[in-house]
Amino acid sequence: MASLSRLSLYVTVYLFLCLLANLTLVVMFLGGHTTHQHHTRPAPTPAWTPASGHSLGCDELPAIANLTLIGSGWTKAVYRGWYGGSWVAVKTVHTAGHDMSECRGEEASVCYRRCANKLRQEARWLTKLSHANVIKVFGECVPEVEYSAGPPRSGVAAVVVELGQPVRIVEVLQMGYEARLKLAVDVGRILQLLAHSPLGPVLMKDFRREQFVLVDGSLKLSDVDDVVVGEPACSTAQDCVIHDTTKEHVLTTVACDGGLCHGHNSLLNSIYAGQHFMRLLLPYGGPAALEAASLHLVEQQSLGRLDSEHLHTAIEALALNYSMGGYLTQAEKQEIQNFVVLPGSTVEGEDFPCLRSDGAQCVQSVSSPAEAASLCSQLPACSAFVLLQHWTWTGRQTAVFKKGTGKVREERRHTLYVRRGQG
Ligand SMILES: Nc1ncnc2c1ncn2[C@@H]1O[C@H](COP(=O)(O)OP(=O)(O)OP(=O)(O)O)[C@@H](O)[C@H]1O
Repeated sequence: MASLSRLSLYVTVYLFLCLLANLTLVVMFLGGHTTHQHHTRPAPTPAWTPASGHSLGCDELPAIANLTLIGSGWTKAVYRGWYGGSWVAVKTVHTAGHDMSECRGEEASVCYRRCANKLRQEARWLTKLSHANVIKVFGECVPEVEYSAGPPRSGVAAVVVELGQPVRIVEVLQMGYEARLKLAVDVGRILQLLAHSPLGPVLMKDFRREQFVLVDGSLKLSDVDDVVVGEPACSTAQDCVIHDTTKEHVLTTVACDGGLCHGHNSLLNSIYAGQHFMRLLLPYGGPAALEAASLHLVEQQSLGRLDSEHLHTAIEALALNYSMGGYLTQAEKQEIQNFVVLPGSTVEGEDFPCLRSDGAQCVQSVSSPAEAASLCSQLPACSAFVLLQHWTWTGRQTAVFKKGTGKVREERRHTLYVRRGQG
C-alpha cells in the first residue's frame, strides 16, 4: 500500500514536471526567444576567442551583440551575447530582482552598488576556483558610476562568463545512463574542489540545480555569490550538529576542534548534492550489477555518512568499474569463446530494436568484446555484433548488435563477431 502511494506520488510529481516544462516552453515561445537554442551566428565582432586569454572589460561590453535575456535570480539577470565569434553569458544586476526590490528604505544606487559588488566578488571567486567544472570568467566591468538600469552596456555592472544551459530535470531524466554518470562524476569533482579549494572549505548555502549549468555535457558551477568560505565557529560539539533537510532531525555531528566545526562544509555540501543530483543521476539505467552499489551510495550520502572526499572517491570508483566492466562474472566473460572474430568486416542491415537504445538499431557501449558477447547471448534476436572505432567518455567502445549476417562486407574500421553456429 505504502509503495503504491509512493508510486502515485512519483507519477504525480513526474506529470507536474512535464506540465511545468511544457508551460515553460509556451512562455518562452510567447516571449519570442528560447533559453537554450543558439540563434544563427551573427557576423564576427572584434577578434577575440575564449582561449585568447585576453580579459574583456568595460570597453568591450558595448560590442557584445545579439543580447537576449536567458535567466534571472534574486540578484542577477543573465544575458546571452555574441562577441568575437563566440557566444558568451553576461551577468548583470537584476534591477527588478529580490535583492534590489528588498532594499526599499535605501537609495536605489546604494542597493545597486551592493549587488554590483556581489557580482564582482562572484567573478573573483569563480576565477580563484578555476577548474574544468567551474564556469570560466572572460572579463568584468564594474564601473564606479551612478546606478544605471537595463541590459549590459557601458555604465552597467557586468561580468562576462562562459555560456551554458540550465540543468532541467526532465532533460536529465531523458539522458542515457552514461551521460548521467558523467554528471555524477562532475558533481563529485565539484564537491572535492569545494572541500579543498584555494579559498578554504567552501559551503554552498543554497545548493540547488539553478547554481549549475551544462556545457557540452559537463556540469559546471556558475553561481557562487551565496557561498560561505570557511568552517563555522564552535565552542562545543553541540554547535557542529548537522540536521536533515527538514531541519527536524539530527543526521550527524562533526568534531569541534580548535574553535571550528571540522568537515562541516564538506559533509553538508555532499548531503545537498545527494538530494539535488545523485538521487536523479545514479541509481537506474546502468548495468544491473551496479544498481545495488549505486543505491547504497545515494543512501549513505543522504544519511550524512559520506563527506565530499569519500563521495568523490566512491563515484570515481563506480565510473572506473563501469568503464572496465569490473562487474562482469566469470561466466559472462567466457561467452566470447562462442563467437568467431572477423577483423575489418561488418554486416549491412540486420538491425533490430532493443530496450538498451532508441530507434531501429540496437547500439550500446561495452567495456570489452567479452561484454558485447555476453549481452548478445542474452538477446534472443542477436547473432552477431560489430565493434566500431568509437569510444565514449568512459573509454567504452560502441557495439552494434545484429540479428543475422546476410551481407558481410569489408570495413576497415569495424570488427565483426559472429556467434558460432550462425550465418
Ligand atoms: N553561464 C551561464 N550560462 C547560461 N545561463 C546561466 C549562466 N549563469 C546563470 N545562468 C542562468 O541564469 C540564472 C540566474 O543566474 P544566477 O544563478 O547566477 O543568478 P542569482 O541571482 O544569483 O540566482 P539565485 O537567486 O538563484 O541565487 C540561472 O538560474 C541560470 O539559469
